[in-house]
Amino acid sequence: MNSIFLRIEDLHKSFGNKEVLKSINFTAQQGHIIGLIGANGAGKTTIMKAILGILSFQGKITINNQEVSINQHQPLQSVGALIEYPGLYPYLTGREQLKLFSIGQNREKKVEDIIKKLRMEHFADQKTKSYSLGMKQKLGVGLALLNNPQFVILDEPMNGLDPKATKELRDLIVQEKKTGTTFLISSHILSELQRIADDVIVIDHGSVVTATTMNELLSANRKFYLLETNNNKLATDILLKNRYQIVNKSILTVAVTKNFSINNLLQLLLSQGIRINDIKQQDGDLEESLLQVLDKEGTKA
Ligand SMILES: Nc1ncnc2c1ncn2[C@@H]1O[C@H](COP(=O)(O)OP(=O)(O)OP(=O)(O)O)[C@@H](O)[C@H]1O
Repeated sequence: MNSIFLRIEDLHKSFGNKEVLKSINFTAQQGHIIGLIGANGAGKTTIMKAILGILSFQGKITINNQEVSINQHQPLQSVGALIEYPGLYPYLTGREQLKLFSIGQNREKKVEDIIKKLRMEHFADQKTKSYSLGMKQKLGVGLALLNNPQFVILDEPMNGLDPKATKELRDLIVQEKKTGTTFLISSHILSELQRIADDVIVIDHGSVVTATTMNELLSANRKFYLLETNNNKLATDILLKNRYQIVNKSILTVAVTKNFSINNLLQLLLSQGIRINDIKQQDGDLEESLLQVLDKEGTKA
């Protein structure tokens, strides 16, 4: 299976004067788990809301080749989502809430199946107002998976889950993926998705800084070039447009990927009028550098 299920092209979003998403482009293959990684405030939730047609946006988003917009929700019929906090009715039990949202055929069975799959039996009959954060989160995930969607969007689904519940959720996601379900899952912690994501999209300040496979991302001993130019912002834009992987924007750090040529990179920048003041090579592993970037951004938020 390698057909493109989700396609995001030139996605822009501003709230007032604040540009929150800046030309986001990426695709998701059917049956893959895509990790959307970024620090707090990077733009992950906004991307998810745009995909779900909850927000107006500029650009083009298609699910299964059908365009989605704030006025066009048809392709979302086979999409399940948990965004931010699950919207729960405090005076209903988990089971009652699941029943309320179960649609189509075999509604009762779907509810029983999801309770079993998420191991919610021991609290499914309590009112949700008494739930802990982890129980609420589980029910939220249950609601997203309830109607056997083809595509599932989960915003920080591990939030509030203890290590055992995190593992159970990871196992469940992998199990659902085997049936062909596509997942887009956000996290600000790379290691949470490390074991399950096939592909990774790293978001920093509303831009995609890395779009690659998890294996590629984690491959150790990658090399980087640290560049100092007379205009790092413009240099970053040019490099991103030309599909270079920028690991850190504040100290312009470019990852050495397959077919990378420093000669081509320098020629490209020089041809666009960028002056290079300094260039250094650095060894390291991308995960570490990435975590450093995200940590730094996280402490700012
Ligand atoms: N409705 C809104 N009005 C104004 N600004 C908003 C709104 N929604 C989000 N933002 C801003 O957009 C930026 C991206 O927010 P978003 O929630 O998408 O980030 P995130 O990567 O999901 O972060 P987190 O991990 O904290 O949820 C932030 O600076 C946030 O303050």
